[in-house]
Amino acid sequence: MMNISASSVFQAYLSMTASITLFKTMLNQLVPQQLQVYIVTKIRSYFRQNSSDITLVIEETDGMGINEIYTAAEIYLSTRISPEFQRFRISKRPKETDVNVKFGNCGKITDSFEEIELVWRFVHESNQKNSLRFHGGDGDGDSSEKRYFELSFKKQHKERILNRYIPLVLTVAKSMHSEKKPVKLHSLASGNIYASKVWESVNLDHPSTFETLAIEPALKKTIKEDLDRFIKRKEFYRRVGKAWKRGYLLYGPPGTGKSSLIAAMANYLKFDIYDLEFSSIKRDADLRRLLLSTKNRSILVIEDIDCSVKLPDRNGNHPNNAANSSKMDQFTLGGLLNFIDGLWSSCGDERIIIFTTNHKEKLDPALLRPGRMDMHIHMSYLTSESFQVLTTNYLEISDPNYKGFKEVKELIQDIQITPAEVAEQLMKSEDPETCIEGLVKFLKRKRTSINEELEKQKDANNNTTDDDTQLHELKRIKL
Ligand SMILES: Nc1ncnc2c1ncn2[C@@H]1O[C@H](COP(=O)(O)OP(=O)(O)OP(=O)(O)O)[C@@H](O)[C@H]1O
Ligand SMILES: [Mg+2]
Repeated sequence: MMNISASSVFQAYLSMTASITLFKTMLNQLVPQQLQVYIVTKIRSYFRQNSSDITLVIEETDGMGINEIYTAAEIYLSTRISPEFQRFRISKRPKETDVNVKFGNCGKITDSFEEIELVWRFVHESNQKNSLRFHGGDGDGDSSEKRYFELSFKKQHKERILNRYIPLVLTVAKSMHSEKKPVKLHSLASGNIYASKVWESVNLDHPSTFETLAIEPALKKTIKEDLDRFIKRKEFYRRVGKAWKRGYLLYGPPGTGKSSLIAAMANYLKFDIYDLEFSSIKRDADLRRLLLSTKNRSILVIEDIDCSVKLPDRNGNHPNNAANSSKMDQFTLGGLLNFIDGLWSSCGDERIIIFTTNHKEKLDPALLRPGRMDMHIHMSYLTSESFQVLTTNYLEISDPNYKGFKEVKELIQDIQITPAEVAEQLMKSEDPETCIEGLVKFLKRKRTSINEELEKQKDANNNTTDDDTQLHELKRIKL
């Protein structure tokens, strides 16, 4: 008796399927179209039934809507296209940044998972014309087209493929998709005649990244690691029963990079930003509606929390006109905090909330209490290390011994200067030497004006002490 091994049947099936295009051309010339479909289908099902392999068919739609596994397979397989392929499909959606490359008229794609051999094929059928087009995928817009992937492997691995490999394909595709998606900035706009606010979005084209951010290297590392840990810990948050959210409070003087850090975080995580402008929200109900319409994997930003609005306290007492306003209509700090900690966080995943302020000391203690904001980040004046980041970015000079740097670094240690002020000086000329000379002059002028101011105050108070706190305050004076 002839002994046919499983793998030889499988190989035969593969080569047969690969030859179908040629076979079809011959059929086209000799046999009516309906008979062609019948013959091809019979041959394919014969080989399927007689092998120890199994084939999963992943159709583009399930009759109701898009099949997520199909979309994921398209994205996932784009990473498996080998250099020998000669035909690709490329596409780009209006809101995407990169070109998508998908495999087109090629034989097959092989993949392996936990040492299981897998074969992927792309099939494109056009029912209306009663013809089959295998491996094509360059559709002509026919409404009755059918596209699907076939995934073949040994029968005994069925459970592992369904329970582990397919979820892997979905996960890989999800992360690749979010990498390609442009980061959006959502801000508030008037939605209708009653002036209720809605989110309006644009692509965030902010170039700030962790590389361009001039902050202490140790702080930068801590923030990045914190974000990485947060993203990885889905299971942890679930296990301990906490909502998967993280809060940051960024505080420090104007121009130290708080907004730049938010943009860097969004670009790093590929999270959208929702910029919640307090002053345009009147009632808790509006706030709740807006918060509920924010998406997962996003950063909710409330800038200048201390001065953007006169916040009533947690009991609803408004600082100026508590008597005049109805409690029901008021926007309250309690409403915001309760909602953020309660319902809002449990309605979504991977949420980050960031408050910024120039005056941490003015903030309501409710915002500062432990557990509310997970990390308080102090954005401070420029240091020697962070100055080096600015020169690399603005002047493309990373040599720490470049002419004039020593003097600049000494001056920076002596007075408090923001990255924004230095960045402005570094943009004044295209010639690096001129920029550094200008910066040295600027810093010296600033030091002189601080010293003069200090002298004046000493005279006025007839005070000869060199009190540290006073000096500290004076160093903040701008030119
Ligand atoms: N740490 C920094 N690294 C790199 N560039 C910076 C940094 N800080 C400020 N800048 C530059 O200064 C500009 C203003 O900075 P940014 O808006 O981030 O400051 P801020 O702390 O948010 O200020 P404010 O408190 O006024 O909102 C930025 O566009 C950037 O060019
Ligand atoms: Mg800012």
